[in-house]
Amino acid sequence: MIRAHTVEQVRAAEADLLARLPEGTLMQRAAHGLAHAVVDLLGSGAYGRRVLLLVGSGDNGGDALYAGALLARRGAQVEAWLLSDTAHERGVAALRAAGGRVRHREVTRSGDGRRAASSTCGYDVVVDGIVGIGGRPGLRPAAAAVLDALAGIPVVAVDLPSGVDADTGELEGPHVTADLTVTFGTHKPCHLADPAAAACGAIHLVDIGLDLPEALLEALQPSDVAALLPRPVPDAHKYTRGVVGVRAGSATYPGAALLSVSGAACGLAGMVRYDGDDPVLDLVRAAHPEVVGPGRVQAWVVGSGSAAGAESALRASLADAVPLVVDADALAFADLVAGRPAVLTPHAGELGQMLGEEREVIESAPLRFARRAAEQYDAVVLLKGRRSVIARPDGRARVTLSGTPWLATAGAGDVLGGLVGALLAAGLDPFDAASVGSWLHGAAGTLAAQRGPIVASDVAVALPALLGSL
Ligand SMILES: NC(=O)C1=CN([C@@H]2O[C@H](COP(=O)(O)OP(=O)(O)OC[C@H]3O[C@@H](n4cnc5c(N)ncnc54)[C@H](O)[C@@H]3O)[C@@H](O)[C@H]2O)[C@@H](O)CC1
Ligand SMILES: Nc1ncnc2c1ncn2[C@@H]1O[C@H](COP(=O)(O)OP(=O)(O)O)[C@@H](O)[C@H]1O
Ligand SMILES: [K+]
Repeated sequence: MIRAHTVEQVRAAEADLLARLPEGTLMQRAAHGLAHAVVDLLGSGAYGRRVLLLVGSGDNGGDALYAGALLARRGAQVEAWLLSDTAHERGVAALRAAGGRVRHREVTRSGDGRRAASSTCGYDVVVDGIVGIGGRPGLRPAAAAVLDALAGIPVVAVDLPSGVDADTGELEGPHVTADLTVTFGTHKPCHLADPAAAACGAIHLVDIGLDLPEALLEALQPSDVAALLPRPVPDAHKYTRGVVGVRAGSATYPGAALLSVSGAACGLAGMVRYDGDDPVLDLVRAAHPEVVGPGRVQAWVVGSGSAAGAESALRASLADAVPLVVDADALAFADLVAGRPAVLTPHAGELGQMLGEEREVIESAPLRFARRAAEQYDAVVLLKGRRSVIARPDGRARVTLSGTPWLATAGAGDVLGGLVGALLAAGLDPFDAASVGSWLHGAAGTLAAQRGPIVASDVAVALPALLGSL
């Protein structure tokens, strides 16, 4: 499991450790990890390579300066630009002692940033030590101008890309866009949640020995998914494995029924039932001969392509006291679900309608709005997107790290709904079902896309092979 801790949690854990260790120990651990990561990124060692450090006033700059000193001792040509009036003094001294060059704020003052950068091009890597967890979101104009002028050079962010909001993953004004982010002690929410996560590039975690409390935000890893996957016990029969019922699709959108059933029929539940118009059931049976008609189920999947039938389908499903997945057209009636074990699966546009916000507003703060909706609707919310967020009413959340932009294809969400329903029917609680289903869906999309562009049904087809690999 990847766990992300808030700045407050990290500060508390650091304080605890700082009190027990000789001064500077944590920063030395961070700087060593950072220097190693920079060498890895450079590929052929540090010797003769040109490294530019962008240094702010705090300890984030200190990490960059000490790492720069280590790189200079390995033969790199290291130059530090101090972007603030003050900088970590011992870090500056260490870099100088190792043969690095230090340039002061004047050369990079607003307006001069571009000139300074163009006069010193040829860097192999830029190390962003402007701000870390102590920073306010956004960058000063001078820093933003320097970054603009350095565009095209690989950037390694120290702890986080400067300018992003560490705790929320939100952006407010300019920020660094990194190729690699080297973080310390634990992940922070900005490393997992978009839009900030998209600015992190690859993420490398350096252990500095922090003893951390429980995290409110996590991301499943393949081993976590494998551990949570329902598997048939030796004496299983189809009913003990769980029956998933699908109320999706309509005469207008028969394809949604097929796709939703294809996700439900991933093999993780014992049986799939379809409840809908006869012509649609015939289509479903032609593609999935194992699917049976309505009857008792352990979970319902409702709403994908249900059109005008969404409300009655949802009410009928609520009449059974079983968990449910509420998708697409049924989301307009999601307040009927409050307090029931349920997973709501909106994309940003649908969540915007549920919360009275524009799609763009939701996309600017997916973690915040997924949590808000989970609390308001008293259900697990799976907000779909590049980095889907799964939130519980109590604020705990997970982010899905699997997936590919090829999944942005019509009907992919229908497959996901069916898949999450199968996991609910098999006995997973809504939070696990939603996060495991979302992870599997993303990974199946990635697997399918290895052969070329995909359509939604390809995701369902890839599921058994993916599950086999787990
Ligand atoms: N505390 C510790 O023991 C450790 C801290 N470490 C590093 O220390 C960092 C945190 O250091 P600090 O608490 O000194 O804080 P930062 O270095 O993140 O930045 C705070 C400083 O930047 C200024 N600032 C805030 N927002 C700004 C903005 N938008 N633009 C320009 N300047 C801005 C503030 O005036 C403040 O002086 C971590 O991110 C990590 O890199 C690591 O060395 C590991 C150990
Ligand atoms: N850029 C992206 N990168 C990764 N996954 C994406 C991206 N865009 C969409 N997805 C995923 O594709 C699926 C799209 O579902 P949805 O928006 O409901 O489409 P539809 O309604 O057509 O089925 C979701 O699982 C979502 O997480
Ligand atoms: K930084």
